[in-house]
Amino acid sequence: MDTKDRLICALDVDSVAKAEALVIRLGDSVTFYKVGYQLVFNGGLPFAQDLARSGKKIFLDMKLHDIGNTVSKGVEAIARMGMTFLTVHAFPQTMKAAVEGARGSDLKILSVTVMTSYDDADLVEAGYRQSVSELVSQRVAQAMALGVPGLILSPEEAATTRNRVGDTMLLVTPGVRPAGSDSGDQKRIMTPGDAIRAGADHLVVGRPIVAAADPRAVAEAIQAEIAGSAGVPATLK
Ligand SMILES: O=c1ccn([C@@H]2O[C@H](COP(=O)(O)O)[C@@H](O)[C@H]2O)c(=O)[nH]1
Repeated sequence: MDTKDRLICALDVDSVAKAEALVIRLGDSVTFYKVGYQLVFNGGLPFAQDLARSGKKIFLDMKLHDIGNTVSKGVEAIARMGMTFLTVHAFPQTMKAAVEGARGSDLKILSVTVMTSYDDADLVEAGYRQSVSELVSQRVAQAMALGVPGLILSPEEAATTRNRVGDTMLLVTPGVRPAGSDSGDQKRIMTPGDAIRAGADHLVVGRPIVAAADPRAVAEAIQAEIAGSAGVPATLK
């Protein structure tokens, strides 16, 4: 993998014009973008496809969750759009259908284990009896058994999960914050360097870049931190 592709910038802006301006400003400092609800529901899907055609990699963060037939038909359509990653929630029926829908295409499905804005208390409130680490662990096992290529999890679960899955699955971690930056609504966070050393393949970073006075400088600093941390085991940090 090209080291630059390890940073995925979340294009969380409310118009295509703002997204275009940000992509121009970031230039070659960012090669991989995540497009989610905010941009897609502001007319951003054709823009994401154009960006993919221009050579950038695109992670379409739709977090699909529906009956199996609907998920597999939706994924079949998305698989023709030139995207690199697509998220679904880590429920067995949903994951099975998504893997089926993506079969034969280059689209990689990522299963969202437990949102990085949740802690144990949020799971209790939602009716779960497991802790975050227990639920992530259960969902990792189910995703693996169903042949899902990758996982969304927080950097806090990356080391344990990497030990478990080896190189068989992609680990993609939101909940990444450069030292000193605001965590916002994220509850399970690490710095870019620590997340890479914990075993993450790709880091998703939105607001620290998007809301910065100089987004390119922040992206370049994160890229440097990633490059400096790759290959260094967590025990040596
Ligand atoms: O568990 C999850 C799954 C997805 N996300 C998405 O990642 C970015 C993070 O943005 P920040 O501004 O860096 O917090 C955002 O688009 C989320 O929808 C996540 O945070 N956690």
